[in-house]
Amino acid sequence: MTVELIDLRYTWPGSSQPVLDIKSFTVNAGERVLLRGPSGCGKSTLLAALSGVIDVPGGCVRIAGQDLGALAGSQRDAFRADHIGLIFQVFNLIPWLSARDNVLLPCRFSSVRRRRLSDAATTTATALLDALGLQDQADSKAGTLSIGQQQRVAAARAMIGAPELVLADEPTSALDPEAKDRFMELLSAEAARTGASLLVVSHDPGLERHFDRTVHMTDINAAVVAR
Ligand SMILES: Nc1ncnc2c1ncn2[C@@H]1O[C@H](COP(=O)(O)OP(=O)(O)OP(=O)(O)O)[C@@H](O)[C@H]1O
Repeated sequence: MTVELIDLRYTWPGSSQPVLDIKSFTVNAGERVLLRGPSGCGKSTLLAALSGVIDVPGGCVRIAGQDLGALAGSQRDAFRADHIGLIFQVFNLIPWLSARDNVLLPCRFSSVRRRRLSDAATTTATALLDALGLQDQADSKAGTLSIGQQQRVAAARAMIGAPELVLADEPTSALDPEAKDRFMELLSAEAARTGASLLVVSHDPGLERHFDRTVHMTDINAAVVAR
């Protein structure tokens, strides 16, 4: 199992109401799960808990067999770099670096991801960009690419070095309907190739066909119902 969450409770500092109260949530190895729910129901907070960005003393979050609660802050950061690929609504690309150099960044920070490459890192980055339809943009500065192209660079960066889990928060919100479908097809195909589990947050019901399963936050998060 790639994600195993038991009795997760979380309240943002300064808030009187819990935002997450989830008995159990799992994602199997290689599974693609779409996470849906109304604005403010805690989807992004759940991704922050799964990636170890926030500390969740109440409950157990296990990613690829590792209990995140057993790791100190810096160990959690290292674990995230080694085992989790992240794709955000804003892509956090470094605009003055080429698309290829942006894709290579996780390998700079993680020797685990570097070791998992079967080819030279630059060869793998170029192949990932090719697979995502960016064969002509590998040397272009990220800041000069279109939104759709930048989103695909962000996906290649999340996938390089085969992390067990790829988390994406509204990855298609800036794309038009056709580009959305194409992006999800490419992301899905890459996840299948590397064996990554995929957990994607989106408001868009049109994306469901790209996933093995849809989870509605209102079904798993008792904190939403209690509010
Ligand atoms: N950094 C933060 N500090 C304090 N409260 C926060 C923080 N981030 C989110 N919250 C609160 O937690 C609740 C859930 O927010 P979250 O962003 O997880 O919801 P969401 O389902 O992802 O919403 P959306 O679909 O609008 O992005 C909201 O009430 C929000 O105000």
